[in-house]
Amino acid sequence: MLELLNLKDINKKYGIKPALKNINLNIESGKIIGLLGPNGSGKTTITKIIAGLLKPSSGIITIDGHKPGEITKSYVAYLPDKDFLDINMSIDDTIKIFADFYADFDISVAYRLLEDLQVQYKSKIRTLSKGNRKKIMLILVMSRRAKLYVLDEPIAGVDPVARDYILNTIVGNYNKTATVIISTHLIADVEKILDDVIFIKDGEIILHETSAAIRNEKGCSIDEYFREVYDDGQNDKVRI
Ligand SMILES: Nc1ncnc2c1ncn2[C@@H]1O[C@H](COP(=O)(O)OP(=O)(O)OP(=O)(O)O)[C@@H](O)[C@H]1O
Repeated sequence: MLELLNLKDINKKYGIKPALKNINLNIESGKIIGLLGPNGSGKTTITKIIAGLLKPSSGIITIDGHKPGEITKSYVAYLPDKDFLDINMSIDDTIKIFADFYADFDISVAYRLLEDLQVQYKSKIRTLSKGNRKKIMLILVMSRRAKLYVLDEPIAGVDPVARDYILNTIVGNYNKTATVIISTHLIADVEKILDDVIFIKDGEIILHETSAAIRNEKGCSIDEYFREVYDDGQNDKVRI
């Protein structure tokens, strides 16, 4: 498989405080990958660097051979953990703006996904529940024919039914030659859809493995293994 994303010796400091320490990652096309870690471990910082919204303090990152910038933004679809919708706009207008802005936006996918939601297209964003806003944001991101989808906490703050809708939307709608990176601390909910997992702890990658290898070699679920690794209170790197 082709390498899509490469991070080499990436460090990020906020002031003097290190948030990412010597991150090295190679990620191929055609996978769903979980970036898993507790609050404050550095997940959002990595996703923002990949999305081109933050610059690393040092190190090199390339996505399909390009450094993050205008070119990569044309094929990296990013779902931030914060609400980015304009509450005064309608759903319909929001979709049209995305379609105008991104050349890879497939408006027919957006309307098909919207049908499942059973909301009025003319509804203003302000009238939607928190769960439906999160779904609309996901629809906007997943309607792009991107090479890389970077989803920061896509299922946080929504109920279990909405979580299932969101996970099904991700699995059912990403371009199968693309890669999806899902950053989350909600391991049990997402693990069933993950090909590979990355554990991040205190700004360091402590594990990058296939889900199958963890299940086969450790004889437990990803969630159970995550708890074992993160509950030990030690800084030892994990080896499998
Ligand atoms: N703008 C900022 N200024 C200073 N420190 C920051 C800033 N953003 C993040 N940090 C710190 O960097 C570290 C990593 O934060 P980050 O948000 O990347 O982690 P996270 O794993 O996404 O956590 P969460 O799930 O809580 O969002 C944390 O210690 C956090 O306090």
